[in-house]
Amino acid sequence: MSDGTTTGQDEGTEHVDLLVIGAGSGNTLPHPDHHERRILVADDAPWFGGTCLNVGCIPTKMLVHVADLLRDARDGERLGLRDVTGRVDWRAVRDRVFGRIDEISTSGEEYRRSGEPNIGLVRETVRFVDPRTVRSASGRTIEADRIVVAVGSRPRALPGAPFGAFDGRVHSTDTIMRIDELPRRIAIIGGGVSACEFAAMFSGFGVEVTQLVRSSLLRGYDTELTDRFTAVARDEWDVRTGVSDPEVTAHGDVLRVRAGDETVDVDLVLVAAGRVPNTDRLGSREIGLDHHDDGRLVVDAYQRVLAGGEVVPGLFALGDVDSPHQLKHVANEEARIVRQNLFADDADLVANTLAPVPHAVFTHPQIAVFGRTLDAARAEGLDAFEVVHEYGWTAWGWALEDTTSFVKLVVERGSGALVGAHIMGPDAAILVQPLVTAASLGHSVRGLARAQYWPHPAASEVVENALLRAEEEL
Ligand SMILES: Cc1cc2nc3c(=O)[nH]c(=O)nc-3n(C[C@H](O)[C@H](O)[C@H](O)COP(=O)(O)OP(=O)(O)OC[C@H]3O[C@@H](n4cnc5c(N)ncnc54)[C@H](O)[C@@H]3O)c2cc1C
Ligand SMILES: NC(=O)c1ccc[n+]([C@@H]2O[C@H](COP(=O)([O-])OP(=O)(O)OC[C@H]3O[C@@H](n4cnc5c(N)ncnc54)[C@H](O)[C@@H]3O)[C@@H](O)[C@H]2O)c1
Repeated sequence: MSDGTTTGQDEGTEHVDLLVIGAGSGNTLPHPDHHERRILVADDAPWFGGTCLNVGCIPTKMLVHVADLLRDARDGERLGLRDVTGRVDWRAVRDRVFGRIDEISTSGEEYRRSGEPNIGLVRETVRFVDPRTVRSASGRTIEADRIVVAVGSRPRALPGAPFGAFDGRVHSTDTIMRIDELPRRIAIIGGGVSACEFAAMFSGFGVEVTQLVRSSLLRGYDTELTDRFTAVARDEWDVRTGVSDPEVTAHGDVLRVRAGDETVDVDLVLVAAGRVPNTDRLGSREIGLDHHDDGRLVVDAYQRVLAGGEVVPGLFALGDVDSPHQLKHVANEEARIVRQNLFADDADLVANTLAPVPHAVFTHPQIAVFGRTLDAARAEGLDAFEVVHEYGWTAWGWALEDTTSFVKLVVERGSGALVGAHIMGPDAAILVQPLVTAASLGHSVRGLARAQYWPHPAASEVVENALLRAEEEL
């Protein structure tokens, strides 16, 4: 079989050893060890390689980097630079980003289609017939000894602002990055991670941004962090909180967004109101698999899918479709766990125990977080306290003339364990990592700062000082 399948006993049914549905992190599963297995990878996206590569982490951060350069240049005035101006050649920015990404995506698809003799590609939607069998949109029936569900999630649509409406002027995160011209004004609906990243990015490029938020920005984060972030954001763009049920209408070239008592006229609208798991497009409820209330599949610690609370033999899931963390590093770790468990005996199964899960928000300023807030830690009965160290109290903070950035640690008093870290400021995504290392390896904050050198006067001194403060409080 040219695509790695054999025809089964039932007329027209193809049989494989492994079917992977979803070619984001799912596409990392096939391994040289599997060279004797017949494998199919199914994916129905208009691009290849999943959300992160094509419409998620990678292009957003490539664009954010350029927007940050421009903002930093403007910010130079404050530090004594003069006549710093910046003009964005948006098409050049966009084409550099997607010139790289599209090439990687296209060559990835080509390799998956014909690069390995035992692996084939099904480039269409598949739905479950039963836990071992799927049917494709074109009518192919595929039966597999093992199936990995890696179908990810998609942008949540809002009824008052349908994607693609008004000649494509209402965008999702899937389409906004490929626009031909930067708008003069944009409304961004949502207050979560994506909405905040796009608001900071467009604002950095000089677009007038109005962010319409149902509750507050970055709800659920440490409240001091969200308060401080909201204050910095409001200095740069228009943030309107507590507004709901946005509705977009067109008036010639102008899009009018009404949300609660707020009205804003703009050129483009971006809806970034969360993501829904793709289980509905897979028919996983119809075959009795267990789902969380939000539509994610239920898995056990070995990434095996459950039905009626029991393991479904041969069925695994990974990534956004099952995880409470919609993060690429989590999807990739789950793929590593699935790869180890796919063909393992029960006695050799590996559990997914990696913790804590950090993430970074590539806004301006950057944010990086893991673990609990103080309130959450106390609500769990932990005797915890928090310490804050401002960037502005370190030499690097003086260099930046920083007045807003900080590191907050949440520490358990008895053990000295780091139960949370909440950072807002330049390079937060990097600064959080030594804290992740300490928490992952179970190191107490006791002695941690003084057990190593910290290069002076690097930004990392703010972490060193926060750790010293925590030690004093123990
Ligand atoms: C704008 C944005 C920015 C982001 N930035 C970050 C970031 O900075 N850091 C980070 O860690 N995470 C980030 N994320 C999240 C990250 O992209 C996701 O967590 C990750 O890509 C999920 O990978 P996955 O393999 O689970 O799913 P996906 O990569 O979405 O892959 C699933 C694939 O399955 C296909 N599929 C679905 N249903 C079917 C079906 N029935 N049949 C066939 N194929 C199907 C889909 O078309 C898709 O190609 C971002 C997301 C967005 C939207
Ligand atoms: N840097 C990163 O790691 C990064 C960046 C972008 C996205 N992501 C991942 O992608 C996921 C999705 O991001 P997101 O920002 O779309 O989701 P989110 O869950 O972070 O935020 C959703 C926002 O939409 C709002 N919302 C939901 N329903 C609404 C409605 N009916 N009307 C108005 N507002 C509504 C919510 O109030 C919230 O502000 C995140 O969970 C995150 O893990 C990660």
